Amino acid sequence: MRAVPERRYHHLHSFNLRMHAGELSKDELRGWILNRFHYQRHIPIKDALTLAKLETPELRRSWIRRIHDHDGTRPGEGGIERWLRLGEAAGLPREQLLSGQDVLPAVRLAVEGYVNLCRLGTPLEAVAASLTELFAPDLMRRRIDAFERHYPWIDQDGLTYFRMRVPQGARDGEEALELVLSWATGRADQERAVAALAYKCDVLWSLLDAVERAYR
Ligand SMILES: O=C(O)c1cc(C(=O)O)c2c(n1)C(=O)C(=O)c1cc(C(=O)O)[nH]c1-2
Repeated sequence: MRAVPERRYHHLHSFNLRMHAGELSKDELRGWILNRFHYQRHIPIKDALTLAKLETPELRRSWIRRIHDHDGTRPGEGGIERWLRLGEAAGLPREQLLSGQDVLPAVRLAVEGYVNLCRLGTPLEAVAASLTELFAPDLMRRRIDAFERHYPWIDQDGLTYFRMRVPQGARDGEEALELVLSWATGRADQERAVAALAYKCDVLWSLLDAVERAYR
């Protein structure tokens, strides 16, 4: 499960490498924030679809936390709100992000692919697909560092999304890994879990392909 993202996770994508090296223009960074918002706002939707497949109170109690992390428990809180503030810190009005009108076609399809995997797949596949999160915290730390160093025009407060996500992602990744290891005891299930994770890596990769092509 770790070998797949080691080779295919978007930390290797040229757009992320250029982001870390400080080579992105303002338009490229804004284009990324705007299109990634489309991904962010669908995370609680795919988590609700996943939640509906979990059969015990213990599992649902644990998974529902992910929805709260993104939606908050009252207006003005949660990851989606924090991403809107990241957009504002980069000069993107929240109305523009919320309207969704500038989202690239390939980004819509990539995100729909992930949502549909969770809608139509087994619980094992939905949970396994989230395991890119094992790799996300390191990437977030790298990104915070790059933003502070290379993109000082983005207000520091805008980075709160990433700072909060480091511990959340680490906890979510470990929790999902435990589930996958306990469920996928046979070869066929193990292969399905690996395939779901590879698919998810492709979703994130396609998103960056589209953004890089459109804004460079
Ligand atoms: O910025 C990133 O590189 C990145 C990657 C991922 C990921 O690996 O899917 C997630 C996030 N961010 C993220 O912020 C997030 O909330 C999240 C939830 C999930 C998931 O699949 O359940 N992945 C990710």
